[in-house]
Amino acid sequence: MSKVKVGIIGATGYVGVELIRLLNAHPQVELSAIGSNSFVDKSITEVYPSVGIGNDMKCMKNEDVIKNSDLIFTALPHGVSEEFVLQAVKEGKKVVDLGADFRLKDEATFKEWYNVSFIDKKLHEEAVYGLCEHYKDEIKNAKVIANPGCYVTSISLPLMPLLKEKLIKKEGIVADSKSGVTGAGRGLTLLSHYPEINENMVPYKIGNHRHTPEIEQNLTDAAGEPVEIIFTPILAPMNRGILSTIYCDKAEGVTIEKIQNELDEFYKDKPFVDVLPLGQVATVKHVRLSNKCAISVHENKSKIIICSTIDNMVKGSAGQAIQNMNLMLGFDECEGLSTMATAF
Ligand SMILES: NC(=O)C1=CN([C@@H]2O[C@H](COP(=O)(O)OP(=O)(O)OC[C@H]3O[C@@H](n4cnc5c(N)ncnc54)[C@H](OP(=O)(O)O)[C@@H]3O)[C@@H](O)[C@H]2O)C=CC1
Ligand SMILES: CC(=O)N[C@@H](CCC(=O)OP(=O)(O)O)C(=O)O
Repeated sequence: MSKVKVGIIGATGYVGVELIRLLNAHPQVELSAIGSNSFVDKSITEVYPSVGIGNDMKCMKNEDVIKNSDLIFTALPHGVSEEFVLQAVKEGKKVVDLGADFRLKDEATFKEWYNVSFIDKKLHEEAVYGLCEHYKDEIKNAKVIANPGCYVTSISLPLMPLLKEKLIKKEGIVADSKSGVTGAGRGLTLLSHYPEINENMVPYKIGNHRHTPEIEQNLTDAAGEPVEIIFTPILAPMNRGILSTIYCDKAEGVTIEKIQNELDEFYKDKPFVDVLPLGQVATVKHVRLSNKCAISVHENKSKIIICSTIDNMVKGSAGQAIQNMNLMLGFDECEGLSTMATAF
């Protein structure tokens, strides 16, 4: 059977190069085109020497990726993707957008947090939010997928089933999330400069991070009523990984065992979510280089404390995008994706 041609717009960023790594190992697709803004006509090994072996493709202009591919991943800064997505859809192609351009359904909220307006409102209505474990049926029929934010994935996966079943209170939820530095992309900033972040830990955008409305959109959808969250992101001195520690109140009469049972039940046939047995603790090493989210549940007095970990470059971006592609193209959901982490 001939392979599906897939292309990457923004292939030279961290997400783009992780997509190259993962797609290279996917048995049912062929990486047909990689696009760039600053490295047109340069070989990808000039940008990332590690990619060279067996895959020394040349970067083309981002706009040329569309005609050379059946399905396109856009891995661009916010506000830059929509024009490319529109063009791809006009040409009858499917798209998985890894930025935030299609994630928020309410235009006023998107404008408030990103200072960008929707170009094609209908396309925004049609775009499907690609949190695979919760919106699988819609994803299968989608033309455009909004791949979820990395912090958002780690916080939404444990909380959504619990809010849906009203096992935790919707008030007073707090999440503190530590991220590796690749989460900030390849561009250089003082915050990610080695002497600044090494042996350091830096909270940022306290009370005003742009993932807050996206998390609230998911939690509200699950609860069926408005839910708010206090969210604090923290930059941590590691390359990859996110650890979210989430604090919430048990609903009246609910025990930790009931909460554990609900998560066990909801995720029992979902290959990329591991709910650890009570007593174990989810760590970043549970998921490193895999497309998994590991969740552990704990309690302290009336509070439930959840540890949720993902690899931001895999389940938090490129891996989840490929999981979405697999569903859109009718492949096995796990095709080309690892459920096993590396121990170190
Ligand atoms: N890093 C992460 O963990 C995650 C990132 N994301 C999202 O994925 C997207 C890409 O992130 P990431 O790879 O980390 O970012 P990088 O900064 O590493 O890469 C950005 C990419 O976008 C291209 N680009 C930058 N500006 C423009 C422009 N004006 N026009 C066209 N192309 C442009 C760059 O091209 P060139 O190199 O050719 O200049 C590069 O390919 C972002 O929306 C990010 O928020 C989502 C989840 C997690
Ligand atoms: C550590 C770091 O800087 N992380 C990024 C979030 C990761 C990312 O790229 O955001 P999306 O998932 O929304 O695309 C940030 O705080 O903006």
